[in-house]
Amino acid sequence: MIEIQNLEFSWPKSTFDLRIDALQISPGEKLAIIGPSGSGKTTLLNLLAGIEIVDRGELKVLDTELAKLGDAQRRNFRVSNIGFVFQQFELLDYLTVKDNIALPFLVNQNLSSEKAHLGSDDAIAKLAESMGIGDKLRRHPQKLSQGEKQRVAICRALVASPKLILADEPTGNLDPANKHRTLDLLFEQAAANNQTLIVVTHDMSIIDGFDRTIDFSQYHANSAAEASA
Ligand SMILES: Nc1ncnc2c1ncn2[C@@H]1O[C@H](COP(=O)(O)OP(=O)(O)OP(=O)(O)O)[C@@H](O)[C@H]1O
Repeated sequence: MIEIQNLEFSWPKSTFDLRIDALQISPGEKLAIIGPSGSGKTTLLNLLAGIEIVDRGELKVLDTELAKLGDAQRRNFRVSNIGFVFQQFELLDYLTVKDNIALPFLVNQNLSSEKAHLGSDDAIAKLAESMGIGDKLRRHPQKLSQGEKQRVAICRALVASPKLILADEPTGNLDPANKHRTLDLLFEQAAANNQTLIVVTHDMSIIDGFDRTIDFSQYHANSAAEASA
């Protein structure tokens, strides 16, 4: 599913330098990424989503080398195959909660024909209900709490049943009940659809549920190291 060899990436005008010699992530794997603040966890998610491009080395997602795609192809690849829960949610305030959740269908015509049943009003209402925000569908994001916004962002990432789910601190703003509800939903959906799930977290209480944990301190501060299984 994901294959990384000799990856190098640095941000412009920054001394930060991410190097990963080798990392494979299997289809259907549930992977937790932990590590100190600033060690590059979000940067890796951005690279996996094709939002940023490696400087050197190979990064293949679903057998596709993202650096070889043009900007528009990479964007199409992302909206067709990847659900991303951003750390800052990235919800659109001018859209209702329902339309924020339905966004993948609004921006990708292919999804509307291939997976139309998932984008129906009923399917969106059911998904929102399962995350405890079924009564918020007509609201706009600025009227929601942080935890509610986070759950909208999770619904949006899951709605089109993507092959790869990338989630950056998806439980960071949630109370214990909603934290467990969210993890249950992520794990249930991933298992039912054989989705690969990669979650960045600082919450050590949730990592037992994952197949594998990678500690990013090994990649920190220009160090090159093998990922350990
Ligand atoms: N857009 C950017 N431009 C320049 N530097 C950036 C950018 N985004 C992140 N960085 C730098 O890259 C390094 C890694 O950041 P990143 O957000 O990947 O870390 P992280 O491990 O996810 O941290 P946290 O746990 O705090 O979210 C940091 O030094 C950060 O300042």
